Amino acid sequence: MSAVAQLAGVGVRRGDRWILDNVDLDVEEGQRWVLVGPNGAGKTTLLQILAAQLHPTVGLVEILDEILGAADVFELRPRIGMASSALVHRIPDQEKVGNIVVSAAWAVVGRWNEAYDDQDVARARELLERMGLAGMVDRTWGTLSEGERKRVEIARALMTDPELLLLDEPAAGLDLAGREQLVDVLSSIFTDPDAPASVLVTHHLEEIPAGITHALVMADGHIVAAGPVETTLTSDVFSDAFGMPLTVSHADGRWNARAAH
Ligand SMILES: Nc1ncnc2c1ncn2[C@@H]1O[C@H](COP(=O)(O)OP(=O)(O)OP(=O)(O)O)[C@@H](O)[C@H]1O
Repeated sequence: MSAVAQLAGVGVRRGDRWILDNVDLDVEEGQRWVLVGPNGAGKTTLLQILAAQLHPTVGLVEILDEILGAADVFELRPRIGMASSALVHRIPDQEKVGNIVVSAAWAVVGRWNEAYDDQDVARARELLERMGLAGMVDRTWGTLSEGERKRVEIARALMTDPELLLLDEPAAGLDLAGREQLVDVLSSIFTDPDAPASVLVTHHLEEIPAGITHALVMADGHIVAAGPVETTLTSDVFSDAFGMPLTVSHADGRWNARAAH
């Protein structure tokens, strides 16, 4: 297996505080990571580094064989698919779903209605179908439910056939049905051997899809535990990360965490 992302001694300082501190991480081809931890743990900051959108204060970051700081990030970023709520705020309500997905091929938002080629349009259509959104190509963004919007974001992130896929809390704000549909879609992506190496950030263990191979648990800017998911998502690790006694369980392919009594 070859390395997709390697971080060594990475730290990010803001004011007088290290919001990421001494983070080491190796993401290899074929691996699907879940990144969990309390509010303010540094999850989004770490994802921004993996997306080549943020340069650390200290440490070495190598993504897709490019060293951050030496690489041309405008060449690197299109090789990374990212779905986060930051993009969504820039999409006009009247924009068509098909355009939102296909315009990822240009790594732009807001330059809609380009003359896209047929191959790109066909790929966007196929991705939307895979996300359970068949027939929605011509629907406008403003008419979609939250759950449908999240799945459009993921289709857009996959549009460029990225070598690294980053998903920041894709199930945030979804109702139970929306969450379950999303977990299904993510399970089908992560169990596909051709899918890119992936990192999924979530607050809730119930949102962990099938196919996740590794877990990184963070708290207060540092790594509490990292490694294969089965041996990393434990009651001890979670109790340590969240500062309260927690019981972690795994049954029928789904994870759960609750207060230990
Ligand atoms: N530009 C900044 N200046 C100062 N502090 C920052 C900055 N960006 C992030 N932080 C702080 O760094 C910490 C980590 O933030 P980050 O968003 O990475 O955490 P997170 O684990 O994603 O949190 P959440 O689960 O709440 O989304 C937080 O305490 C946040 O307030």
